[in-house]
Amino acid sequence: MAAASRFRLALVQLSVCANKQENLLRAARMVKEATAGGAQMVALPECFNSPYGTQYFGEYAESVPDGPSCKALSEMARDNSVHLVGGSIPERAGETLYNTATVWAPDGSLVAKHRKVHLFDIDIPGKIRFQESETLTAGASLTTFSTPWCRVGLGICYDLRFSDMATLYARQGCDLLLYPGAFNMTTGPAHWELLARARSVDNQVYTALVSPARDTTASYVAWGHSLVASPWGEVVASTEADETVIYADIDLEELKRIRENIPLGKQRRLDLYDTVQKV
Ligand SMILES: O=C(O)CCC(=O)C(=O)O
Repeated sequence: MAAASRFRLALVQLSVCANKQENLLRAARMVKEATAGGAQMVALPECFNSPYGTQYFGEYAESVPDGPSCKALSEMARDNSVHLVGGSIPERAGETLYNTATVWAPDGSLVAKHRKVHLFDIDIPGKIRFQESETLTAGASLTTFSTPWCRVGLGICYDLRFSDMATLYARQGCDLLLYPGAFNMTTGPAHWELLARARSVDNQVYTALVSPARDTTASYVAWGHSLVASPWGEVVASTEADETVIYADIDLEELKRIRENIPLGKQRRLDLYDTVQKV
């Protein structure tokens, strides 16, 4: 049977607090709501089980996939019979900490695991300084996974800024790029939507960004504005800063049409340049 050419993606813009158990329960409620809204694939945000900040990663870190948050994610996928991109969580592997996303099949089995490969180290004087590398280690490989509808390329937040990674994913056959992320009040308004639309239009793919809801009392204030950009570069689903679920119908026929109309894939001058995956 040919794969269906459409599926419904839901992004859960979750309110995240300091209580891990509460975050897990809230996520479970929202995944249920998203599935009831017709979603076949649901995604949670970056650091969905803990506040975002280098001071929190060690305290909230867990083993992947043996820790309680992965157990909860596996149950959410199975209970709702849904493909679940479990946002990211701080992962502990021995002495090393990573920012790690997991993907779960509708039977609750682990499909993929991505350790953020580009750590968020920036310094904009007077605005924001953040150094993930003070506590985290970068992942060492890129991550794609297959679904009944299409191949998906996975990144976490700052990974979105690296166009080579997105282009590699597209060349590996991904039709959807998915980034749990948490931009902030400086870089969010400037770059969040622009980057999603750029990744989409450059690579003729859908790009989905899923943020935590904004908490103005948190030490790191997330921009929110979860969104989906189409292969035409349009925003087809979006929201503002509060907790909510947004939905987008991912239309792979439309994507194919766009690639036929503007055949970038065939016109690339790979005799002049190339983008290769090393690991
Ligand atoms: O790239 C940015 O502006 C924000 C990145 C970020 O917040 C992150 O990687 O967690």
